[in-house]
Amino acid sequence: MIEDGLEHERDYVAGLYARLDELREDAERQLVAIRAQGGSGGTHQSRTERDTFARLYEDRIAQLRDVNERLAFGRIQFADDDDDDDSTKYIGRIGLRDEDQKPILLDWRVPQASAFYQATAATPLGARARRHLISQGRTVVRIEDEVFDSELLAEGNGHQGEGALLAALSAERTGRMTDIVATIQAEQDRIIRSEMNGILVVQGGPGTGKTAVALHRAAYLLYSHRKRLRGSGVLIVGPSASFLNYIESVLPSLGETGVVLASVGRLFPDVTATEHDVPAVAAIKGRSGMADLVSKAVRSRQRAPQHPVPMIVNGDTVMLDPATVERAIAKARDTRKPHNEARVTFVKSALSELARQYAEQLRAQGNAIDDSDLAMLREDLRTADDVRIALNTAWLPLTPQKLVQDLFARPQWLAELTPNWSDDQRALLHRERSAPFTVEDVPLLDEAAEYLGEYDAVDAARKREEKAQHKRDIENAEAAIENMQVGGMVDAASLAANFAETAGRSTTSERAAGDRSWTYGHVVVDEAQELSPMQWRLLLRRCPMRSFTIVGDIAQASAATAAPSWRQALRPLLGRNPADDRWRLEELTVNYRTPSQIAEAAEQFAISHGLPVTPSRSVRSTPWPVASAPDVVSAVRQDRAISTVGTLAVIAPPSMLTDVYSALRDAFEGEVVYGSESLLEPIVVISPQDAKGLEFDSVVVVDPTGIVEGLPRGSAALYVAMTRATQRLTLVGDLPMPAGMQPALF
Ligand SMILES: Nc1ncnc2c1ncn2[C@@H]1O[C@H](COP(=O)(O)OP(=O)(O)OP(=O)(O)O)[C@@H](O)[C@H]1O
Repeated sequence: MIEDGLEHERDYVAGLYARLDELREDAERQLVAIRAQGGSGGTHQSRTERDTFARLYEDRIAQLRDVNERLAFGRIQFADDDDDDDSTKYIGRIGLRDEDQKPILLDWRVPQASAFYQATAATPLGARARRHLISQGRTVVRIEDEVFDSELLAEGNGHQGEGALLAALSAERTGRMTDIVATIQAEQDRIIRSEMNGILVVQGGPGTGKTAVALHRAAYLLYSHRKRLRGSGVLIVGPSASFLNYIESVLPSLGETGVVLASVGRLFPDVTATEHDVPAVAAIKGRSGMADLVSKAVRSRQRAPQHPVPMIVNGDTVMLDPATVERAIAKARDTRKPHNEARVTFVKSALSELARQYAEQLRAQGNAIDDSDLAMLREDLRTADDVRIALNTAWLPLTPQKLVQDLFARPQWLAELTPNWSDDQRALLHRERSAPFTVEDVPLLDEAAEYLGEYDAVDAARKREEKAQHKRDIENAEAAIENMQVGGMVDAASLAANFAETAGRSTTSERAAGDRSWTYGHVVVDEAQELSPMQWRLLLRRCPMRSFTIVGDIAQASAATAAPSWRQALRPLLGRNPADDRWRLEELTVNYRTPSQIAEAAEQFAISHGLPVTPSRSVRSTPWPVASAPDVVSAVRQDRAISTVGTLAVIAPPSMLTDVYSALRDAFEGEVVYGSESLLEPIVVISPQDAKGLEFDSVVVVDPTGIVEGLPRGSAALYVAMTRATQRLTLVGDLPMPAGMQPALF
């Protein structure tokens, strides 16, 4: 009943904590008991089972400890029952049952909990009222009620848990994103719970919660499809390492750790690319035509000599005829295997033919050679240096790294492969072999790996063995569940993951991150508007089932290769068959980050520059109009005179960053950091590109005109910079507006 007050909730929540403690103590006792069976006795199988269950209890204890804060944050009352206890459900970070196995707290992800997030007065979904519980430590300090009564269909702006939401949004920022599980809004919840299959695109303006929704969706899917995803994993792709640092604690706070977080520069194992190419180069490397170029490059490494090649074998000269090589190449290509794997066929076929030819030659010299000698001759040929060199020249085993390095370092070769390109285009790609790989090279490496296949037979065998081991782990896990009679407590895939960890083997996520042929159960892509066709091709290979959550904002796109619409961006993901052209688009329209006065100024600027803005409505405003200042040091002083609490970002054109940093370092010693490596310092100096996806209490934008004119898609870059603030924005310099338009700022 809604008249139940604060006292009632305090008691109820205290009861939940008591149960939580009890369950934890139980698990601790079980752990002690399992360890007591310890020693090295029993069969290997029973020891592994024991260790695995000990681990399960340890994980359970850790999980129960982790939810100490905000264990329960909501309550929903359904109208259909006769006011008995069952009509009231409490919602929390995990589910709890009492001793009689009656649910006393629902995990936020179970279907019944969705009414807590989605019910409104207009569509109450069978609910009568919703209550938010706001706690400090273990104590409920405030409650907030909403009644879904048609007579109370008052105005209000439709946000649920307004007080709790506003408190969360106004809290100072720490440089780390936090979870929003207690205040997820209805439009967000629908997206979070949307079905897993297929391609879901979430478009929304800055601050509309796209990142938050994407991460909560990952947690939701891992919970609801644990069986499928635990073995295959979920990949979350973000624009940069600093962005991933910013979001990395959200999923663990929701109890999920089995995901792979990767920036686009780290999607190829063993390569860490952080630098971007200049826009003109990035534009070429991102085009889907690069896939053909890489494929042609690989094929061009399979070539017959122009003239017969003399080779010394056992003191005899054997001629390698171009036609022999051509036939061996054709046979190898017929296998349709990648280059390095097809090479086995090439070598075998060339050696067989050469052995026959050599036998003929020896016979002609009067030697008695019969078919049983052929194997020996083949071996003589195989070990002869000249033969090895000649066959390698015709079909060299290659790593993706070497192929890509050579392609850019050998202008002559690139020219042969690109007869229709201009010299200028080719010149853009030229670089030294030793130059580090860029973010834009990563999809090229991956494409090359696709055509080349495994370079290292040992590596390939290791991967095969890991896959077989994984299968055995699952079978063992199924047997263990049966033996220990714990069906329902844990699924086989989770237990298998624990087996692997207990035995010191890598976990699903570690194996997935290190294996480019791994296919994930689901892929989440953030800031997806920036991706090039080549990057999309790579991501499709990571999830051929095409189960994707793609979030971004076309208006914020600043990469040279970014597409002007989602339909165009997704082309590489969609099949050729029009029936495959299926993807769902959802829009988010409420800005949770930027106060209205800043959002309006930014939107007005963006629209006047022709950006395809998705209009959004800010949840709140702050008392500070967009300010201006004559220089960066006074801008920061001015802002800090208002408040020094929280984080402040100074966003400047890349060419000015070092000067801006030195000026600020002199004025605010010990408080300023350069770049987005550490977002935890009070003042951070960064470029608009690095600010993507991040947020700060205050933002100072230096030289807006310089950003617009000096960067490719500069107006999008300035739009991003202006929309990073949760409280205050100061501009150092004028906002460039088209002729005849005035900025509506102050
Ligand atoms: N329902 C919510 N409850 C509390 N905070 C929320 C909610 N939704 C979003 N937020 C907060 O709003 C801010 C903006 O969210 P987020 O970074 O996910 O937006 P975005 O759409 O990804 O923005 P951008 O496109 O600018 O990167 C974050 O601080 C996030 O925690």
